[in-house]
Amino acid sequence: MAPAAFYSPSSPTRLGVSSEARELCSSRAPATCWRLKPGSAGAGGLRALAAATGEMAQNDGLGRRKVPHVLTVAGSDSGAGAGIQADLKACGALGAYCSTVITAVTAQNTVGVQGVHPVPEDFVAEQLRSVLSDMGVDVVKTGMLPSDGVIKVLCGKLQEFPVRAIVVDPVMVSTSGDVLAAPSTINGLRDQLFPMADIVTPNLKEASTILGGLRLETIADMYSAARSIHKLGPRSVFYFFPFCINVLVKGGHLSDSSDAVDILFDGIGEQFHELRGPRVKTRNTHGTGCTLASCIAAELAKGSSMLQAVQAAKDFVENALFHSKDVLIGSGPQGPFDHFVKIKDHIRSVTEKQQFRSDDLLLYAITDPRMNKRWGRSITDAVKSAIEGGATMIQLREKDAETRDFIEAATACMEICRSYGVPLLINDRVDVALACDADGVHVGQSDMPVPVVRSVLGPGKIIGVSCKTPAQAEQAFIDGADYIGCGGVFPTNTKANNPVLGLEGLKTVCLASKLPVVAIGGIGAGNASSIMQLGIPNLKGVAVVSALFDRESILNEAQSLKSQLTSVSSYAM
Ligand SMILES: Nc1ncnc2c1ncn2[C@@H]1O[C@H](COP(=O)(O)OP(=O)(O)O)[C@@H](O)[C@H]1O
Ligand SMILES: Cc1ncc(COP(=O)(O)O)c(N)n1
Ligand SMILES: [Mg+2]
Repeated sequence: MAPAAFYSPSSPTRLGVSSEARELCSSRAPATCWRLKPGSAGAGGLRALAAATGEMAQNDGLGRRKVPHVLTVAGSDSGAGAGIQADLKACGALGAYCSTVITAVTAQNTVGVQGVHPVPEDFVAEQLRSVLSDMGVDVVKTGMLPSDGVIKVLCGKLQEFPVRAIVVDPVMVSTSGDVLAAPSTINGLRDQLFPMADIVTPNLKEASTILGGLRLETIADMYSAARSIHKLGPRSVFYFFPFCINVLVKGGHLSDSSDAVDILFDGIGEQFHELRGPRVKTRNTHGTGCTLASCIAAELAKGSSMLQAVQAAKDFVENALFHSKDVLIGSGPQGPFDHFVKIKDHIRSVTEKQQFRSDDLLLYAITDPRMNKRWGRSITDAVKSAIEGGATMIQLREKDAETRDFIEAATACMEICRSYGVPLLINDRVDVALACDADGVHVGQSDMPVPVVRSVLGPGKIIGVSCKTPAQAEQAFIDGADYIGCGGVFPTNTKANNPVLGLEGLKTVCLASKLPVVAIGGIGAGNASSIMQLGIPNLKGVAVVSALFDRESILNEAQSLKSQLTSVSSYAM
C-alpha cells in the first residue's frame, strides 16, 4: 500500500515568507529554482498529463522528443546495489534518461567496501563538461563526492552549465560503516553545494554529521534536524534568500520505528511533511538512499513538484523493497534490491495475456432477458444449460437491466462459466465487465470505441466488435479487437431494423477480415450448417439467441446445434 503523506500535527507555525523573498527565489537562475509548490502555478495541464503518463512531453517542433534527463555525479559500486548503478536503474525504471559522471570506483559487495579508487579531479571535470555542455541535462543528482576538490569542480561546472534542479544526497559513510568521503568534504558540501541544491537528503548519520555530531534518535529529532540543516542552507551564493533549500531527513536507520519515516522540510513554504510507510523487513536495503535521491531527480525531470517527487520516490523504494525482500544476492548483511519489479509486472501482464482461442466462437450463446422471463428461467440457469449443452462462449446481453442487478447476475454467471472454462463476455457494459472480472466485452459500432475499451480493460481481456462491412472489419483489426461479429446474416426478431447481409454479405466481410468472425442474426438449427458450409477459414462459428433461449430445452437445442456445427466444421476442414 502506498504510504500516506500527511502534514504533521506538530508542524510549527509557519514563519511566513515575504512576497519579495518569493519573488527573489522565482527570479533566481531558472537553472536551479525548482521549488516545492504542490499544485503550483505554472504546473498546468501539461505537467498533470506528464505526471500521469510518467513522462514529460517535450517536443522540439520537429517531432523529436526531449526525454527527461538526470545526470548522476556519484561513485561506482561494483556490487551494483548503490551508487551509479542504483541511479541508472532507478532512473530507467521511472522513465528518465540517466547519464553518469563517475567520481570514484569502489570495490564493494554485500559484506562492505573493500576499496575506493577516486577518479582524478580534472577527469571528473572533463566528464562533467562532456555531458553538461551537450546532452540537455534537466536535473543533477549527486552521490559520493570523495574530496573537497571534486565538490569545487562540480560547483564550478554547475555554474558554467546551469540545470533545472539539483538533488544532493550527502553520501559520507556506507551503511556497512565504510568511509566514502573525506571528513573535510563536510565543509565543501555545506558551504558550496548546499547553497546550490534544491533538496538535500541526508540519512540520520549524515544529518548528525552535518550538524556537528548532534544525536538524532527520534522522529522529533528528525524534525529539528531538518529545520537546522535548512537554516545552514545557502550561505555563500544566495545568502540573501536563506529559505530555498528543501531538506529530507531519511529515517531508514531509525530502528525503533515500525514505520519508515522521512521528514521533509519545505524551505520555501516553511512547512514540514511527514512521509510514512511500512518498514519492510528485509536485509536488502543496500542502495535505498541512492535510489531515493535518483527517483526524486527523475520525477523532477519529468515535471513533478518537489512534494510529488519525494512521495513518488518513497513509494518506489517501498514497493521495490517489498517485492525483493526475499531476494538472495551475496552472503553479507546488506543485499541489493530489485529496481525493476514494476516493469517486470507490466511485462508479465502483457505476456501472460490470456490467449483468445478463436475456436471458442463455435457456438456462441447470447442471453436475452425477455426470453428468460417468458420461460420463467433465471439467467444463471439459462447460462448453465447452454454450457452443458455445448455452448463454447457466453455473452450477457441485458440491455435494460439495472446496474446493480446486472453486476449481481454477471458475477453469478462468471462463477459458472469459470467452473466450466467457458469465456463470458458482457455486451456493451465495460463497467459491468470490470465489476465482475468478465473475460471481455462485445461492443457495437456506436458503443465505446475499441481502443478505449482496451485501455480500460487491459491487454488480457477479449474484445469483440459488431461489423457489417469490410471497412469496419479492418478498423476492428487496427483497433486491437480479438474477433468480429458479423450480421445479421438472416432476418431476426431479436434486433429491430437490422439490415440483412445474407450469406454473400457475410462472405464478403469474412474474406476482408483479418480477425476471426462469428456469424450472427437469425441463425438456428435450420440454417447453422449453411454458414459453416461456406468453408471460410476465419469464419469460426455462429452466435445464437432465440434458437437456444426461446426454446423449451436450452440444453437439447445446444446439443443439436453443436453436433451440426462440429460435423460441418470438421467436414469443411
Ligand atoms: N526497511 C525499509 N522499509 C521501507 N523503507 C525503507 C527501509 N529502509 C529504508 N527505507 C527508506 O529508504 C529511503 C532511504 O533511507 P535510508 O536507508 O535512511 O538512507 P541511506 O540509504 O542513505 O542510508 C528512505 O525513504 C527510507 O524511509
Ligand atoms: C558508490 C557508493 N555510493 C553510495 C553508497 C551509499 O549507499 P548505502 O548508504 O545504501 O550503503 C555506497 N555504498 N556506494
Ligand atoms: Mg545514503
